[in-house]
Amino acid sequence: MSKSEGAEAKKVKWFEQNPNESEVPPAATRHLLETYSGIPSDKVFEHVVKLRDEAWEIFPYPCIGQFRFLEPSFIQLPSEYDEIVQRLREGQKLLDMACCFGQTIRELVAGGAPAENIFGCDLQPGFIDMGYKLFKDQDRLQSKFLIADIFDSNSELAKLKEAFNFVYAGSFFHLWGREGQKKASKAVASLLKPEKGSMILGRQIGAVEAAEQTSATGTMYRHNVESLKQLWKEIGDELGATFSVEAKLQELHDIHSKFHSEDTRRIWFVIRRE
Ligand SMILES: C[S@@+](CC[C@H](N)C(=O)[O-])C[C@H]1O[C@@H](n2cnc3c(N)ncnc32)[C@H](O)[C@@H]1O
Repeated sequence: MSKSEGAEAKKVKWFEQNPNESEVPPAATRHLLETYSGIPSDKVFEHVVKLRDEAWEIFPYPCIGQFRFLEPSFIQLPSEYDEIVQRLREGQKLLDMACCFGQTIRELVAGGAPAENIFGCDLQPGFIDMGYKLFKDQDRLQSKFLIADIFDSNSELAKLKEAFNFVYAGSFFHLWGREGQKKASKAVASLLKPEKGSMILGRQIGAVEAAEQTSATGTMYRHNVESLKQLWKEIGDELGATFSVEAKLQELHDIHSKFHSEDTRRIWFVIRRE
């Protein structure tokens, strides 16, 4: 992006022009940046705004403009977090799909999970580089990062078929309409070990009434609990597997609520292979 294109791009409503230090970053991520990354408390805000502005030049996603890449990954999934850290310590493996800056990986490592059992994957190499800058850990983080498109069946990621016990997918499946989500979900499911206890978990934008929505940022299917269960029933039937789905809708009380309609929610999900 040129300088003038960049300035023009920042005029969209999903580029937060005046972030509020009391909201950015969220408390759990601030704690991570202070303790895991060692950033002094009075420098955290400045640090994340600088990184957000650099990331925006690579790809002006709403999640970048609105600082959503700083959202904690397990705040509504505390028991799954404990279970995953424990199982990673026993040698199991997790993929952070569409890791972007990779906050999920750092949350797990800060909690005692061995970094070498955690993989990150994203389409944009620039985000991964910025994750190192955000968390100041390039010289110590042992996790492996892959650059791949989930739809590319010849990628380095696709070679890791059935390799993972867990896939975390945060703000990922909602990048598409229902058909795109189904295709991406099936590709993610193929990366899971085909055994009981394998798990796909995460969060994304949902809604009280499930529906496909087209806006300036593209087409998005916003699930509720029932529609997500129905999708995974279809996926299971097509793959010859059974998945159980636990999901819940969370109201948006934070800074992002102003960008969404009344019935928009965040949907948190844990999908287990039976
Ligand atoms: C909204 S961000 C999610 C960030 C992070 N997972 C989180 O929970 O905050 C979406 C990410 O998906 C990645 N992405 C988009 N399309 C993709 C694809 N086809 N394959 C792999 N990653 C993709 C983008 O590069 C971006 O980093």
